[in-house]
Amino acid sequence: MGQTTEKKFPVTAKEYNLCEEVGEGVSATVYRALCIPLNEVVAIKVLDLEKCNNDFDGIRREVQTMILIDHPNVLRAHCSFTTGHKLWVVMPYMAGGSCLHIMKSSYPEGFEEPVIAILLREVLKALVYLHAHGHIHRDVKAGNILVDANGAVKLADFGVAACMFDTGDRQRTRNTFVGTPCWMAPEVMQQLHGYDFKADIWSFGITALELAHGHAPFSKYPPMKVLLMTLQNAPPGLDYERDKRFSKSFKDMVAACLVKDPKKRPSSEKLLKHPFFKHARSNDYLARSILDGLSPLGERFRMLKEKEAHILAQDKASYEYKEHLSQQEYMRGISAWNFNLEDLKSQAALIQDDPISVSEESILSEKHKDRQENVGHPVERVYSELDNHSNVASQLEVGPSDIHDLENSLAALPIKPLQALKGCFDVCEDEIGVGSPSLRDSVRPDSEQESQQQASTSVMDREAGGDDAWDAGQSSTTSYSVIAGCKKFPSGSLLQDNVLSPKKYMGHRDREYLQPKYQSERNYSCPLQYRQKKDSSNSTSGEDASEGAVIEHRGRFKVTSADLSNKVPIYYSNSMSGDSASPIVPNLSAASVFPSLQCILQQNTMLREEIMKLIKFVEQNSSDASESTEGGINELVQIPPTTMKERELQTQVLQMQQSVKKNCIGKFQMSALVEELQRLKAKNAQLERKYNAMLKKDDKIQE
Ligand SMILES: Nc1ncnc2c1ncn2[C@@H]1O[C@H](COP(=O)(O)OP(=O)(O)OP(=O)(O)O)[C@@H](O)[C@H]1O
Repeated sequence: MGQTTEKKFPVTAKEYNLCEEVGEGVSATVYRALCIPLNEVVAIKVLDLEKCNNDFDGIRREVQTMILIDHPNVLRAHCSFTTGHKLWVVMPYMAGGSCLHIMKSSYPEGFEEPVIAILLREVLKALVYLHAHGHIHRDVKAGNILVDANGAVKLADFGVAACMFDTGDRQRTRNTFVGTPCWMAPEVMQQLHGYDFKADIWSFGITALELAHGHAPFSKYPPMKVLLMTLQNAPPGLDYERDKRFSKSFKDMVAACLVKDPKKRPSSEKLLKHPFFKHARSNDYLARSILDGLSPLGERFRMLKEKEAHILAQDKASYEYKEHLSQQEYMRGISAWNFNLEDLKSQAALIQDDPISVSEESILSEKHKDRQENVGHPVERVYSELDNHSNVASQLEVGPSDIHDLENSLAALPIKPLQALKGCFDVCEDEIGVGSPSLRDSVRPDSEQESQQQASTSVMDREAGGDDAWDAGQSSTTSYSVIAGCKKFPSGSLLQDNVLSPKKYMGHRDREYLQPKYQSERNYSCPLQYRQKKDSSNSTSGEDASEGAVIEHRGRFKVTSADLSNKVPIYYSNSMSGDSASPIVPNLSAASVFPSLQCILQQNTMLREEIMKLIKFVEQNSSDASESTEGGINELVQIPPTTMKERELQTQVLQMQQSVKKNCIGKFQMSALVEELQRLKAKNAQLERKYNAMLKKDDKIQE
């Protein structure tokens, strides 16, 4: 099974002829090239080291992994070398391109089942190999499945692959947050107990849906939404009714992968024995069925780029506006990588009343209608989906009218109003997760999904029927005894742990083509802890708040529970059906609630101060510092320092403070009295003793 590369590929640029561009990623451009001395067509991935955020170590690990791996279904590198500030990685040329490319150009609604079966079988073989050698790929998706002219399939892109053995004896679970949200396993999102090889099985299941429908589930939603939906909703899958063109066996295989509890997902080895793969055809069939009639890869790539450029030029203004909204959503997504799960759950609970979410819920309950919305020309779809993305983004956060309102109200500011507002945000450091818990602890039972998962698994097991290998019970872990004996491969991410590749989190696969142009703008290294979102679900005005219930309205500004949630423990019901916005007040003593209330007040005060500062700033800079402005400012200044809600809270705090104080005073006084009593008792006893002694003396004298 080993891939023999006896040929010696030269390591100088002059021995290669670079031809056309055939691919573009976040960090690299890929060219078709000719290796002159060997007269062999190759692909060369050119990475600009100056644009790689100095993550040379990550790049070195990626390239080393690519060179060391040796499996026909894993794309390996022939060699690599630097030329100027560019790193060249020489690889076999995969003339068909990625499955994503192929779908975009010819199969916008996904492939037929026999094609999918071949593709998935080959990818699974790659995963069996990688897992057995201690690697988690962490980025399994159609865009990383490459096909060559003969129909050979290879899993590519080790930009985010991780080696479980990099850290020696450190436990075999990871705590870093990489991957692409739509393909990302819930346990990777949760960042609670780390994750293991099973994360790839989830991504594999999502990839199966992507190949079946032409896009991954939730691909039209922004990253934050994808996170919430993945964590909160039932796992996506193939619908037994709707996806009639697919076999039961395929549906069961997908259901086996998309189980929220990683323990219940089969290992790659076990999955390969699933009946679905039993009758998968040969790779020739793949070449005949999907590559026939396709134009050369370079041409397809160029056409796609040209169309995108054309659309961009036509709709630049609107695109920039959408991009602006999407960037905000992206920032929010990034900020959420450090999320507090309680916060996330409370947000998810609030989202249910968002009309979009409601429809999503029904979509999900009917199991995945979503693909039907995404037909049409691939490139048009890119932009219609961008449209969707932006619409959703706008509904999730600041709606267009609100942005304009803000713009208008802060028009006198010398800097962009939204940037000015960002000055109000707290920026915090990334938390780097170290010290993974052991594999035994790496899975968290998900009771919510459990019965459903078990049902689907048992259905699958039943269908497996006489297939002993598949029936023989699913081992929850990849064979570690095998791993232990394997050589250790250095590998890792091009990204720092816990820092995401901007492209990976765009929340839309198609945007990878546009990404490099906007990359620098998206390089947010710090999450924003302060988030501003609108409320539709709970506000009577019908405005939206997907992130937090509005606690208070102050002019255009709102203080939401989400704004406070990072610092103040607020407890929400996680129920999707109940009164999601009503806080569950835990049984806490007044004294323990007191600091939280103080914190809320403090934050409210800070927010008010920021608003006042901004208003004053506008006042100072306004050329028309006339009566009207002054009047406005004065009016605002005259606003009583606290609103009803805040006053109420303040009163409660004061009362609690007083009662706590009283209690303390009472306790203090009581103990002082006890002390005094004891002191007096002692004195009394002493006097008594003296008195008795004197009495005795008197008696003696009298005698
Ligand atoms: N060996 C190859 N043969 C043909 N096309 C390739 C090859 N390697 C990569 N490509 C094309 O180039 C694109 C980008 O390559 P690659 O994914 O390696 O870059 P990247 O910068 O690591 O991407 P990512 O955005 O996934 O991090 C791929 O999606 C694929 O379409």
